[in-house]
Amino acid sequence: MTDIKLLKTTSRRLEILASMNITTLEDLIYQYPYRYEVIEEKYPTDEDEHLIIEATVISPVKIFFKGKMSRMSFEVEDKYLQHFQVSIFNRHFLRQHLKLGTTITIIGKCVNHRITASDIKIKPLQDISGIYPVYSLKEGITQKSFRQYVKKALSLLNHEFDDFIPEKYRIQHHLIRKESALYCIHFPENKKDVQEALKYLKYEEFLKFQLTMQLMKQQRTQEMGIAKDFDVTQLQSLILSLPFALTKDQQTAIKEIVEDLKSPQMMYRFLQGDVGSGKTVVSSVALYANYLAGYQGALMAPTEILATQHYQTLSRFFENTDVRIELLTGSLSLKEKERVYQAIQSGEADIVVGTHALFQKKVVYHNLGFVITDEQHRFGVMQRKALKNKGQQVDFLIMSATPIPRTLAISMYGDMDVSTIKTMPQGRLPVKTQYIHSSSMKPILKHLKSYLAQGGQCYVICPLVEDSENLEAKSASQIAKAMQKYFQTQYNVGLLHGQMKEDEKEKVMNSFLNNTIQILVSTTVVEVGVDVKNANMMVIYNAERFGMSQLHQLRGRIGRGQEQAYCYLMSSSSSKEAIERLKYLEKSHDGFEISLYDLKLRGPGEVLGQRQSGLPTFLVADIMKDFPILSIARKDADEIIHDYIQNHEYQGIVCKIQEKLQVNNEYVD
Ligand SMILES: Nc1ncnc2c1ncn2[C@@H]1O[C@H](COP(=O)(O)OP(=O)(O)OP(=O)(O)O)[C@@H](O)[C@H]1O
Repeated sequence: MTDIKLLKTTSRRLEILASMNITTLEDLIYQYPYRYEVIEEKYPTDEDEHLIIEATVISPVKIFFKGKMSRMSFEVEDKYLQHFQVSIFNRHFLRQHLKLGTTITIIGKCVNHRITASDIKIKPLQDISGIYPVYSLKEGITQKSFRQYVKKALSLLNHEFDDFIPEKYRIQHHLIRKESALYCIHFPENKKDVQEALKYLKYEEFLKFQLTMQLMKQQRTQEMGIAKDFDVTQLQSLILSLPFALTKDQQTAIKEIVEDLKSPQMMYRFLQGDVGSGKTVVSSVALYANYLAGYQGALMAPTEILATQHYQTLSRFFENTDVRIELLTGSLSLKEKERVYQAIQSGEADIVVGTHALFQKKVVYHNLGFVITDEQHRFGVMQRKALKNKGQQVDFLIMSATPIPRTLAISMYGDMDVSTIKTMPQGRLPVKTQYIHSSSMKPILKHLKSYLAQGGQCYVICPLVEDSENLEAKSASQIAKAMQKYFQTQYNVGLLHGQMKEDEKEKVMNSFLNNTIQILVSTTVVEVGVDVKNANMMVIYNAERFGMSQLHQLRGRIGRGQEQAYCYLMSSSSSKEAIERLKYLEKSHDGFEISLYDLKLRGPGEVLGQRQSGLPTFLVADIMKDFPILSIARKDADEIIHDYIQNHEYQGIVCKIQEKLQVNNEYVD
């Protein structure tokens, strides 16, 4: 790493750079432009009013002032002898240069031969045409000075950039050299240069990522776990005692997990399934197998509500067995906590369900053998590791209800094995979903009343807790008040949001569960996991504010039994795209399809919570858009690792990745 002071710029500027996390010359070079401005002749088309043209001034300039504001106007003629009336605001200082006969370049918008210019350059187009990088910068550093810094950094580093990509693959994929790629990304002469640079850099990023994933997987398969020994017939009899038959996908997932538990290698499996597809049942069976083998199991959930619910589900599930279950959450009393810690340490507790509290220092396990985390994207990698490290050679299962296409799953969680539950339990009716253009409950009221009269319960979801002047979104507390006023004593309305204390939340949730509350107005805290079978209606306010996968998760709270469920997506947005998204949910009930649509729209970072999940953030590549490159990089990484093991080739790059892995023990680039 080379000290940025070599740039010889002011300390103020160095401070600004440091606040952008740029402290070395290398950091500077890896700060890529986020877009390019192309200056080349452009005449407006039917679809696009933008224009960049060269023209000659043919009339005197008129200026109008209004306070400090000014508007300048004059006439020009272009090379096709066309005349345009040009207006530009607040550039009166240019007047002296706009003499009759001067050739200028105009950038702006044009309608009916009237141009509103955003910029005027007193130069012929030829002198300024080109492609200019635009960086995301902080105040105090201009685009121009940043470009100069990058240029200086490139020359100070003496253009010594080793190609990470092996020569064989560089040639095979017709890639330029790294040095050229870096130069072209910052100083392209044309669009092709940018394309070539991106092609190199994206492939390089993906190749590093795939090599890391595969080396991690390799390391892991060498790490010996515990081959757990248990009686499968006991497992089967528990499955047979369930009130329903398992779906085919549930059976397959269980089979895969059981094989992992029995194998001497450590399990590192990702179980994904649509909301309500029955993942909890699968995890319960898996926990039972681990128990039968004589080990403790832990199930970690992202919220207390969910942990409590899992605890209740498991308690019912294991009702007729000897399994002893404990719940550990932050809101337990000190005395209770002490008792649970003791039970965990002594081995009295066979299964512990809880939140982050499960991996605090104080919690010492007797013989932890299996860890399951639910809704993996809400836990950071470090948190997962902390829990895993609580035992030796612990098997590890991650469950997620935001399913993603298998190919993408394999590429993103390349170091994990993936089980997928696609089929829904029999007899499930898709939730009847309807988009309603409204900001109030009025159009739904009739249905709501008749539904409540039949004894049903309803969720009302809002994006915010309290009213905010800036946002129009309906707030949960305001709506709860209004609904209680409307229904008077006929029905009880409850309020649930993230800012409430855990015990308050639990109280409200329990009242909803036992039907003391009929209408639960809530923010998205109910998004994951809660299971109230009698609630089969949901109204979502300002639905356009939620992501599609999130809306799908939310409506997954209803229709979990045999009854027909109804979900209303309310929105007063007039955005065409927003309406299209909501209408898509009327048609599609498949979490995989929806997440794919959502991934394409918003990218994996937004949908899956990239930052929290420890998924890699790529500088230039985009997992969705550049998926074909990712697939090729995956295949190449396979080959490289194979040749490394068999023929001791590619030692250089494999060592580089291994070094990084030792430092971070996770993929971080
Ligand atoms: N094979 C099955 N047949 C019928 N009902 C089932 C089956 N498997 C699970 N269920 C029931 O379906 C409901 C949803 O199951 P479960 O809670 O396991 O789903 P999940 O995938 O964990 O859901 P979520 O993603 O919402 O947490 C539960 O009430 C469960 O008892």
